[in-house]
Amino acid sequence: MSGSVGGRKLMPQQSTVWTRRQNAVAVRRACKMYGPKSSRHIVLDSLNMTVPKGCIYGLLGASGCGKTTLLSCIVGRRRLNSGEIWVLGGQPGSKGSGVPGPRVGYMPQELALYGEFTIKETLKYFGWIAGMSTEDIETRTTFLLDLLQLPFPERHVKNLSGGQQRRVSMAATFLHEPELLILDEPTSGVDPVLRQKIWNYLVELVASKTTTVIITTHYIDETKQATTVGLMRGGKFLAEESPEELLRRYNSDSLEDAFLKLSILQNRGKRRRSSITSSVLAANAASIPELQDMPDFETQSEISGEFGDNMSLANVKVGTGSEPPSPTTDPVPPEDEVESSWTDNLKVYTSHHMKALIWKNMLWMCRNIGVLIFTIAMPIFQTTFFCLAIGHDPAGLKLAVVNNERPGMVSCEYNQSCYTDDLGCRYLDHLATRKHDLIPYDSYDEALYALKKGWAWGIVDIPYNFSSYLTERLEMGKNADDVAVNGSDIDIQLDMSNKQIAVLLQRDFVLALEEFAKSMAESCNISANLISLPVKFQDPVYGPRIPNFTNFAAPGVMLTIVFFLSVALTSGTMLIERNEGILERCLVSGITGVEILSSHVVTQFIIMVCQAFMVVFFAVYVYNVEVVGSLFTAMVLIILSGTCGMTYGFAVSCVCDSERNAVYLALGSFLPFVMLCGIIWPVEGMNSILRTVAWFLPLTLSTESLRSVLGRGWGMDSPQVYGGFISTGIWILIYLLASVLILKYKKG
Ligand SMILES: Nc1ncnc2c1ncn2[C@@H]1O[C@H](COP(=O)(O)OP(=O)(O)OP(=O)(O)O)[C@@H](O)[C@H]1O
Repeated sequence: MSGSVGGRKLMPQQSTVWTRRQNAVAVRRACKMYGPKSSRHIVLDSLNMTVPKGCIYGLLGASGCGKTTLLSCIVGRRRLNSGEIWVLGGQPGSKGSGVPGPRVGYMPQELALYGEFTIKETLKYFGWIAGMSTEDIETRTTFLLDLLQLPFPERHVKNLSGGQQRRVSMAATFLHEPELLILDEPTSGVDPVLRQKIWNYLVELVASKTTTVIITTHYIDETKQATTVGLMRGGKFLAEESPEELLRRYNSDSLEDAFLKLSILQNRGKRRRSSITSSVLAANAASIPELQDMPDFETQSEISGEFGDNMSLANVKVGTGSEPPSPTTDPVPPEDEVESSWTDNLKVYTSHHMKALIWKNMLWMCRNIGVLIFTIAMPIFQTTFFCLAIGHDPAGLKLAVVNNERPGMVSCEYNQSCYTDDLGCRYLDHLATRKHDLIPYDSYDEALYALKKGWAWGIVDIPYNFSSYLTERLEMGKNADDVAVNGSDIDIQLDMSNKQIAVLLQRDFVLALEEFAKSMAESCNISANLISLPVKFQDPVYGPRIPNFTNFAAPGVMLTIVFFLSVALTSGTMLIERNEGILERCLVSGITGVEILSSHVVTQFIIMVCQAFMVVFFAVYVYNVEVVGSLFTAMVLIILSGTCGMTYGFAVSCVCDSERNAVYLALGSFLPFVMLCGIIWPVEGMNSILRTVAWFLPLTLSTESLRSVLGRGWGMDSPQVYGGFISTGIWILIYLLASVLILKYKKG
């Protein structure tokens, strides 16, 4: 059919959905921009591209012109701002399209390989992902090693040269013989002889008409063997034609020369939306001698896809006028009807994907000895540091003693009888058992000077005639005069700037006094109760008589160690995978985000369980952290918390684009977690607003829960215990959901 629109003559064409589906790749009116609205960078500008099945399509263009962007849109890793892409019969990501999946082999520009793996292991991994049997992988490996002149299969990828590494990447793409090969600069760094060999192989592949190759390269002339080349510039194709036709039409002896001429024309010419070739040629033919020689440029073929699906440019006749035909604006066609049952939706996992992923994760761990040591040693170090450094009573504190009863003496032989004149020494003796360092001073002023200088934490001032006044006070009782009462007081003055030390000294002064009183009562044959404080602390229901900060903080610290080690390990592993382009490559090959997450869940979970065991073993059996309740319940809670850390690590790696950002985010959340989750200070002591927030944080309820299990011996029937389990479970779901959603929608 032909027609006329606005005076322009339209040529017959077969621009149908059907033809789009027949092509290996069809791109229509593709627009892709980067950056914010204020400074948009247009990379693809209404670009059309048609790659018929069974051809080699050479995608050429200057560095930064958008080749990689176009390819990553074709493989479904980036989204167009507008326009359509059809790959192997469907739009990327839809059922019936080849992408993502093993029908497409994608070799990204980055290496996207694990340096720690050998060539053989690398190919095994990608072969398993594609669903190949191990025998088939071995057969193909032998063939590809020979074709690509790769060294021994046992060589580690990181020890290969740059060119060899790229060839391993190429072998991984060729391995499963996909229908569509998309190769982003596969031959860079490859010597000319081998380059020729690779091209010969590609020609051989497409000869069967079952394989299609799209290849980008900077070596323009190597694409002479391509069936079609697309010359890309300014977000469009300058031409999309067979190399022979381009050379002929532009009277060039090299493609580079043809490209140069086209570029000059584009620069000079009026840029029309379509058919830049013909219109620009018409305007500039006179000024470019070679172009004048071209006999029939009015009837030159149009840039392909502009008009639909007519791939052979030479076959597309332009109308009589210089105006190009207006492009058709087909509506977006419906997806292919692909039969699927409801059970297909439940098939989130593919067994060969999971096998490959878990094997790869384990192998990666074993090969990264540093990470392995970190993984094993960190929980032990951290538990050891905590148990040895935190919560123990400060010892050897210096106390300035002014013993006016026995000047200059802090330790003296004293009489054990009831009536004696050295009770001051007797009190000091009890004080000395608290392991403090008693330093004698001659006068109060000297002791005060020492206290002000920081040479002592407190002054113990025993008055003259302390013993006689104290005896009088005890004997006279309510009849004792003020002189006796005041004269029997030991004056204590403390440096209270350090709360922990001050509270400890206050406690020790009182404990020493209680012991002193008890021994006095025994000596004087009176009831000890008579001279003790009229407040009695009975045996505590939970916990020891003298509580220990280590026991208080240990549950939260154990959870924090396991939680944050999981965050670090998981986010680190995920980001390494993502930043080296491996994740991208895996996603294109059909592995889903859920599978990647799950494979990491399995491997990281095994590691995390080992870490949890080590933390508990060292805390409980080596450093004697008190455990009253069920160790099993405690272990389950710690493992659950580690799982929560893993899922948080996934979310961090999904949100952050670089390891540095992930470190900032993980570190940035570490301190708030430690401060707000009641790990080092009771939640009850927080600011009331923060306290409310704290209950919703991942480690608060679990810390309380673990404390109740370890310190009180409570079980799962207690709301305080199961509350921790429920809260951690909810956080795991939140982080998992967030990770999956981010992975799904954050394609750029
Ligand atoms: N994620 C991104 N955000 C912003 N700009 C980007 C992004 N990715 C690519 N670009 C820009 O888009 C343009 C096209 O990049 P692209 O990588 O597609 O070029 P290319 O033709 O493949 O280059 P080369 O041949 O050097 O690989 C470049 O100017 C690049 O800076």
